[in-house]
Order: sequence, then C-alpha cells, then structure tokens
Amino acid sequence: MAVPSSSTPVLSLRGATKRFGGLVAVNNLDFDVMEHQVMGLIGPNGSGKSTTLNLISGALRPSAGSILLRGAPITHLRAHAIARRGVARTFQLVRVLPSMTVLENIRAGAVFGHRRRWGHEADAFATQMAEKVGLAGKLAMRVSQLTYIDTKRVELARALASEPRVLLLDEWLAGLNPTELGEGIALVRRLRDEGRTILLVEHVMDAIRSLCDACVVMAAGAKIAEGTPDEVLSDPEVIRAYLGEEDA
Ligand SMILES: Nc1ncnc2c1ncn2[C@@H]1O[C@H](COP(=O)(O)OP(=O)(O)OP(=O)(O)O)[C@@H](O)[C@H]1O
Repeated sequence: MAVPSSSTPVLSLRGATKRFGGLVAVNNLDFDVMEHQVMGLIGPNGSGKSTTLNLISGALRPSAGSILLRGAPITHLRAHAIARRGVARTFQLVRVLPSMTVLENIRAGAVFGHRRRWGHEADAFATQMAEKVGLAGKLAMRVSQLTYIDTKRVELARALASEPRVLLLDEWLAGLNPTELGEGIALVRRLRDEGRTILLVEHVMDAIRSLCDACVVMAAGAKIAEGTPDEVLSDPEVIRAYLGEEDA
C-alpha cells in the first residue's frame, strides 16, 4: 500500500469512467482533492456530477480508471467498505430514517463510520455533531417532525459523526429558501474553517464562490476546466457549456 505523505491527495480520480450502455456518463476523469481543500464539482444538468460522487462512494463501480483514498485504491470496494475507510456523503434526495429520532439517525454515522464509536461515546459524539449543525434541542424529535433544512442537517451530522477523511456533499444546499441558504452556506463555511476536506456538487454559484478553493467543471461527462472559482467561471468554454444548456 502507498505510504501517504502530507502532499498525497486525500482523494484522487485517475481516468475514472462510467458507461451506462452506450452513454458515457463520466469520461476519463482526473482530479485530486488535497487535505483541507474544499473542491467544487460543477457543470450543467446531466454532466456526470452525481455519477462521479456515486463512483467515489461506491454506489456505482467504474467501468474503467481508478479512485484512490490517500494513495490507496478503493476502486472496487463496496460502499460500506469505502465508508469505513473515511468517505462520507450526503444525497441529493435526503436519505434519513424518518421514524427514528435525530439522535438515532446521527448515531448511526458514529457506529458505522470511519472511526467507530459505541454506547455513550457514540451518543456523546452524535450530540456534539448535532450541535455543530444547529440541531441542539432537537435530539429527541423524530426526523418526520422536522423541517426540510433540519432533515438536511441530520444527514450532514450523520456524515460528520463518521469522522470522515473526505466529505461528499451532493447539492446539500438545493431546495433551501433564501434565509436557509444563507444559514446553509454559513454552516458549510464553518466546516471549511475547521479544516475539513470536502468535495461538493453544487448549482448555487454564490456558494461555489464563497466556499470553494478550487473547482472542477464537467460537461457531457468530461472535465472541461479546473481552477479557482473565479478562473473557471470566467472561462469561455465553461460559459458556453452553461449557456448551451439554457439554449437547449
Ligand atoms: N443509473 C443510470 N442509468 C442510465 N443512465 C444514467 C444513470 N445515472 C445517470 N445516468 C445518465 O448519466 C448522465 C449523467 O447524470 P448525472 O446524474 O451524473 O448528472 P449530474 O451532473 O449530476 O446532473 P444534475 O445536475 O441534473 O444532478 C445523464 O445523461 C444521466 O441521464
């Protein structure tokens, strides 16, 4: 196994490719996410962003290429094994257990995650993560009683409770109203300020600008640009990719 050094990326994709029949949803994708970096994965609808997160988290197997976590291949591991190694995620359509309480849902992240905790230790850590995302005082509520943003907070806290090496956020800010969006961006910024390593798929450009150190832009499955948010968002090819979508 490769020996990680501080310059080893936390996450690397090398030639990652996913075909669905004749459709190449992700095409020969290369990028690295370094420790403490917040990387945005952006691109028009259908460009392959969610499929890329699914390849990283093991929900889908790549058709070709490799995915490395701190230099070690995770390409063919199953989702639970990848989670154990330190990849946690949230989903575009929130996946929480509505009949269970906030604490029970978050606790699952601590119990089944990268650094496993049990009993009181799991409860204490889950409580700490709940407080971090703004759910203090709601631990005993059933998730079905929560507002939409609070269910998103539960999912985020569950991911954090696994103490991931890299956190994947799939449109975590989608569907929030303007006030909630401000709160959501502030919350992700606090995670960023804690030095977490995050890969986020996002359509909200204000969030991309204010949160990301760097961005990878995808179009039709391929990487078309990489750089700081300002660089990529002023790149003519990126602008064309987005305007092409609007024309369509
Ligand atoms: N399970 C699947 N089977 C067949 N095709 C799929 C599957 N999942 C995704 N696709 C196709 O792969 C392409 C990329 O989809 P993907 O959801 O990754 O895009 P995206 O960039 O996340 O889009 P959005 O921004 O709308 O969420 C699309 O053409 C989509 O229809």
